[in-house]
Amino acid sequence: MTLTSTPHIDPQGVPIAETILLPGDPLRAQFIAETYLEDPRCFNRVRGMLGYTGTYRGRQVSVMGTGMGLPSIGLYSYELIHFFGVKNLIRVGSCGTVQPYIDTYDVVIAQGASHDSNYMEQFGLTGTYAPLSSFRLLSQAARLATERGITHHVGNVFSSDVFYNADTAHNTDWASMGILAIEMESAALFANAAYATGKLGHPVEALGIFTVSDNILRGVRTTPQERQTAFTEMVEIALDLE
Ligand SMILES: O=P(O)(O)O[C@H]1O[C@H](CO)[C@@H](O)[C@H]1O
Ligand SMILES: O=c1cc[nH]c(=O)[nH]1
Repeated sequence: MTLTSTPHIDPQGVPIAETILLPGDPLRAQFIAETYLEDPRCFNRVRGMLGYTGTYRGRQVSVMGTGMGLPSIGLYSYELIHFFGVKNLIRVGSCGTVQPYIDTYDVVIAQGASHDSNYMEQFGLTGTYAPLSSFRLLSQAARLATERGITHHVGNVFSSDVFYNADTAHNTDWASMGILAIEMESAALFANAAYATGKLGHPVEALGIFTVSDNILRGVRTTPQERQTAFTEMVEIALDLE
């Protein structure tokens, strides 16, 4: 079902592309649109969750902030997929690494997203669902990162409901299971894509590409300005996915 507006997205006639980049930060979305897209047009300002559509190398592409946390990306990605016909959703996020061999500014590409969220309960599954990214997008992203000499790591990320966790063992417990980094959205995005693929009868594909903003073990952290405008390698990979 195509809608002209939803409670959270009001494009006012501006198209939304089948492929969309999804940073958590709406100002990172604005930066990406203004830096990389030709003729960017704003398609959403509702709640300040800025979204733009433009052209990148002759192809229509959109970019929109998702806010922070699984519920927030859950509702935006649902509306984009089910009401605006979006088919490829690529999160371009920041993350905190929990591995000693990963540095700030390294790129992490999520093969899967473990989580500590109630988000999956809605699907009524008996057992535990493992949210995975699209192998088609994942394999291209890994190849592009290799070709460009970008230090990158492919594997499992952890999508957490909690940024400031009272349980101080939480991060190290997940690190011991090989989790590369912690962020707060990908598991919901991947699950929504899988659910939509079954429901709509055509592929809806999702990927998460991250720049490491924090080394949680070492207490190293980048600035808000860097998170908004300096994490460009992941964006350039995302824009070149076909
Ligand atoms: O920089 P973004 O894309 O928002 O991603 C990360 O940063 C936020 C926390 O600071 C969370 O949304 C987390 O997933
Ligand atoms: O430590 C961090 C850094 C970015 N995003 C997170 O969710 N955690």
